[in-house]
Amino acid sequence: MTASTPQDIAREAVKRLTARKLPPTPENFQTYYHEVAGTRPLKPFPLENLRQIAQALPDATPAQQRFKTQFGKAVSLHSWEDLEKALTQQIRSQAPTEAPATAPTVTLPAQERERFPPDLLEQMARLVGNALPAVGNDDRKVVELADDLMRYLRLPDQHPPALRKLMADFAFRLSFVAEEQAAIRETLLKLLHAVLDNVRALNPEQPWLQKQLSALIAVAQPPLSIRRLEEAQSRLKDLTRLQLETQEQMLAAQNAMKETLAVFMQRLGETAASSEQYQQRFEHFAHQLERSTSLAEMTPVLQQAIQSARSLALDSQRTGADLGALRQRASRAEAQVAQLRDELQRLSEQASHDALTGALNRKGMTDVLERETSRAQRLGSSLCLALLDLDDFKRLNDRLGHLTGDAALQHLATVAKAALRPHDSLARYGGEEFLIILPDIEPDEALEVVRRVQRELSTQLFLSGSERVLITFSAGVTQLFEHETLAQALERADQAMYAAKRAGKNRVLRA
Ligand SMILES: Nc1nc2c(ncn2[C@@H]2O[C@H](COP(=O)(O)OP(=O)(O)OP(=O)(O)O)[C@@H](O)[C@H]2O)c(=O)[nH]1
Repeated sequence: MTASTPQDIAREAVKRLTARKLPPTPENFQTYYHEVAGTRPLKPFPLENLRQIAQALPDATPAQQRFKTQFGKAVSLHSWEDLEKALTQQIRSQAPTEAPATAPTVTLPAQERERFPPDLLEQMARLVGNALPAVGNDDRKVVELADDLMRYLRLPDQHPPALRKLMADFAFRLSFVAEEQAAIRETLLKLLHAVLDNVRALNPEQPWLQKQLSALIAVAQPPLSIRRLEEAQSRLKDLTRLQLETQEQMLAAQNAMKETLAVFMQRLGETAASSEQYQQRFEHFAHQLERSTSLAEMTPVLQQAIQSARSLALDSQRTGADLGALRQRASRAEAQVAQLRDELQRLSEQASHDALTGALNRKGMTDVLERETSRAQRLGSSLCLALLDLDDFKRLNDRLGHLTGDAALQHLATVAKAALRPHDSLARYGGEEFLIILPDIEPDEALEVVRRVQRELSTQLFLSGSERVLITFSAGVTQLFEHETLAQALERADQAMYAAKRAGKNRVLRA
């Protein structure tokens, strides 16, 4: 494929640089750019020499001063075009015989030049400054070009060709850096997935870990947003905390098990050794008995044998008791490990999400509320809250049973989550009460979002066996005002929700 547009040429040049393992310095890039484009590289601008000439120019008369300024400006902008213009004008103005009667002046007065509105220039300078953090500070060149451009935009007077060149240089470099940043983000995300997949594959027998990892993988999906990343971060923190909390106890239980096994083995070894001793002793008695010829000879041997048999019986009774105790200890340790595993699973589910509905639990809700309130304050954006309470839920429980009631709560959470915007959060506030946290939204729009949830619930009916059950809720929506506490806003939402109940239920009111 032949590169035709400047972007294609630039991309191909970068590929060649990478293939030849060369650092992406401006010089290297320029060389390969020309190689791809089939053009000749420009000669470097002799800045120092021209600067010396500019300094040496006389400035005794106003005309000389004007020429000197114009020349100096052209040099600092590396503009051959401007230099050419300055020189030809100067020569013309100094050759009265050749110059027309109305020879143009060297520079036009500022008010006659093409001028940009100063507020537009300031906006452009801000735009450039604001774009920089998005591409990071890794590329020194783009920062330098941005500084040059911003400085130039803030000068009292601008020259269109110079401005065009500064903007083109900056835009070109910026596109290059932005592309690289996007590639870095994508690669980091792939890396994160690879790490998570790996941990999952290495721990197939840890259901709680599998569940947490799956949730993490689901969160870490493009398009990335800061909220998704924060959620992933908070889940990872939960995971680490849980592991640390339970790992110690788990290790203690496993060590107890190991010790028990060691003692068990030792006792078995001892039993084997003592039975060998008894066996030898009995063989010895048998020989003696074979050799004895009279009852008198046999009697002491038999007495010894009986004595040994008694000790053997006692020993094995004790060993049996010991082994029984050890067995009990082992099964106690085993039960403890199993219990810890269950506990881990339970804790893991309760970390920041409600186990029944998958909505945020109180802890998760507090974290999100903290994050969103400080973000709203920082950005001066509007944050709304909606408190939902299911209607006649007691009757549903009484009629269809508590388990069906649980399933209805799950249904509500699923439908609500799907109907909300990606950055809204659903939390289980109490038994059959939910809180929706709606960032960056005005109250009227928030009201509409909650009504959308209401509409979705009325179309996606809950199925109890073959019965289609309509679940409704009453809700109060409010905005969190500056300088008020969360509790105050929640109280207002609560009152609006009760007003909705009093007004006949299945409605959303604004506080
Ligand atoms: N199945 C189930 N029921 C729950 C759960 N949490 C709370 N409830 C029930 O929700 C019902 C709430 O009843 P009430 O406060 O009287 O409200 P309601 O029947 O919805 O009446 P209104 O709010 O006036 O519409 C109670 O019966 C609770 O037992 C839960 O996790 N599962």
